[in-house]
Amino acid sequence: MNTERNFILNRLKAFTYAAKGFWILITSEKSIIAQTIIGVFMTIIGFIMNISATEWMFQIFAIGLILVAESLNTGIEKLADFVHPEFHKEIGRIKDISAGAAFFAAIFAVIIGLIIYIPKFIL
Ligand SMILES: Nc1ncnc2c1ncn2[C@@H]1O[C@H](COP(=O)(O)OP(=O)(O)OP(=O)(O)O)[C@@H](O)[C@H]1O
Repeated sequence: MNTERNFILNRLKAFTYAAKGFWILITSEKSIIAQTIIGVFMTIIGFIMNISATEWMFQIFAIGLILVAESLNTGIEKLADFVHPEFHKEIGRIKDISAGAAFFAAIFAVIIGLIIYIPKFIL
């Protein structure tokens, strides 16, 4: 019973730490704020263009994918700066790879966006 209670308490604590991280990201990280603004903009476009339920699912998924990748990239950048604040070739490579993950997400989000909106503007 006690271990069960500890398990629930630990999960609750982990949830509050994660919520704290979420708050830090959306209030102080410029890249996340910028991506959030783009996400809100695309949501407004979605309403204007009256996209279908399936298109909404893909669009929300794409926005989420970008925000998740960008958040993890930010975390890795912070960790790299903390463990090695000075310039180092390997730190540069690690940061580039981490940014590459966000770039991957962006490529697929753009593809999803083109599939949704090109037919609406051309047809
Ligand atoms: N300590 C370092 N050593 C070597 N190269 C670095 C270092 N810090 C940054 N770089 C290079 O500069 C690039 C940008 O790094 P930075 O940490 O400024 O990322 P950013 O995406 O511009 O971050 P921000 O979110 O702060 O705008 C890295 O991808 C890397 O190529």
